[in-house]
Amino acid sequence: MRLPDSQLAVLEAASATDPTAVDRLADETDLDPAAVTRAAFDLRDEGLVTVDETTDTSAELTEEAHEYLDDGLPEVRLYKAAIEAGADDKPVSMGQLIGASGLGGPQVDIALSNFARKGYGSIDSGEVTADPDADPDSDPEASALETLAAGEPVDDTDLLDQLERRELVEQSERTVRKVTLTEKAVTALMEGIEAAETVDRLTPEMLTSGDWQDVEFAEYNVAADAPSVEGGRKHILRQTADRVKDVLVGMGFDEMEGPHADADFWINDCLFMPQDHPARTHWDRFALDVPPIQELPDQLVDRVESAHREGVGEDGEGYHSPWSRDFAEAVALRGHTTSLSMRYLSGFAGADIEPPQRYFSVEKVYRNDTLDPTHLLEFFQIEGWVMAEDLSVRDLMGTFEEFYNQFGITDIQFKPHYNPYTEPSFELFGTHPTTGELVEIGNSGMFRPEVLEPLGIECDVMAWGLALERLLMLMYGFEDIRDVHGTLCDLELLRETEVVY
Ligand SMILES: N[C@@H](Cc1ccccc1)C(=O)O
Repeated sequence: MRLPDSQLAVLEAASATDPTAVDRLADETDLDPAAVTRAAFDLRDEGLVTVDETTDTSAELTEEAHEYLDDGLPEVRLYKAAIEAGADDKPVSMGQLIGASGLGGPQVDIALSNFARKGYGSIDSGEVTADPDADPDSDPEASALETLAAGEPVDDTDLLDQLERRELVEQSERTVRKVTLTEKAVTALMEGIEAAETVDRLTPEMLTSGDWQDVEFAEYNVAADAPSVEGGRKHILRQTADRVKDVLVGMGFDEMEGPHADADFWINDCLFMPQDHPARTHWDRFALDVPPIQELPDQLVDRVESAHREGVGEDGEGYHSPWSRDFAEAVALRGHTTSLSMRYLSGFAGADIEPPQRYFSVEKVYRNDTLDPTHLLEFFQIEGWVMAEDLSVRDLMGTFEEFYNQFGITDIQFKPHYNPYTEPSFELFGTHPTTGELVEIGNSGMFRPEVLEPLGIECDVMAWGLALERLLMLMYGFEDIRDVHGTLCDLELLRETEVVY
């Protein structure tokens, strides 16, 4: 039998009776653990070894734990000070004990909460009583820290979890593989195995000398463990945004661009949002203390004002409520990217607007919402509109079905909704892949005459705003949007999530 030399080395180091861990084989063969793993898998495929896999949890002490190993756990120090001050007899003031124990900073709170939790005594209106029967010398947390510091394992998982919650240990899991020779290997070793030198890299020298013709190349094993590379990479949200753009460009859309901070005119007035609408108060809107945007197209401003006051068409109604140009010129962070749609549909953005037209944007919007698992103060909106003759709700639904299908989402539901600027209007929902809950993913509709007439548009326009983060939740099963972005995001999750293409 002939085997690549690394495989032969592993065979010779392994045993038929004692499963040997990859790390030990690596020590004995002078190969790196990844090479041993690779060789072990190849040998397994030949029936020469078996490979057992187990997961091993290891616990590392944190810096804080090392401090406590030197000084004692804060609650133990507090208990000792309490006994010394006679708190096992009658209550002693907390201030006095803290001074005597030498505890300071965050350690005071840590001491107090763990003191009570462990039953070392009680704390009542600033006075500490110590339980005379408590025994801090056999504190299980302190002994576990000492065991770990001595390099010994701690088997009590509840205790380890508790120490992890206290941020005194960090637990990590790794796969341990153990290799055992099969009978076939034992026989082969007795009969003698020849080492075949294999190379895992083709070099320019081999090419010029012609040696490449005589060497044996190692086979690729894409399933072998490899060190993980933690370089910079594009955020998954950006990657998904890019993909959304590709899909929409593929569906024949052009991209819109425009300001994040804009005149209320584009954000609201053009959309037939009355100036006294609740969404336009300071509660919902991030107003900016900057000079107003006065460069608004005057004719359009007049027509928008008249639509608000008197409505459009013969029996238009309008709001008959106050309308002021100053308010229209005031600047705020856009709460939706429909401001861009208005800039484009009015021709103000300079694009050609002869029907038919299709436009989209994937841009950030800002809302004064309350943070929760599905709401952020800023998020990305997938805005879009189609302008053409004789559009219907079926065109709208068909567009969404085609769009979401490309992301593997095939169960979109529509619910009737109300927007001041569209009629009819529909909210879109999708099913969360793990919780099964319905998640709102967007809002859409056909623009009303009160929006289109002032813009001078005579055909139909269907439009929508979809939430990129919600699309991400449906694609990857995230349950809390704050895991994905913001200051509390989960870096591990972001590194490990494979982007679906
Ligand atoms: N602006 C709406 C989305 C939308 C855009 C265009 C038409 C209808 C709805 C929102 O933010 O929810």
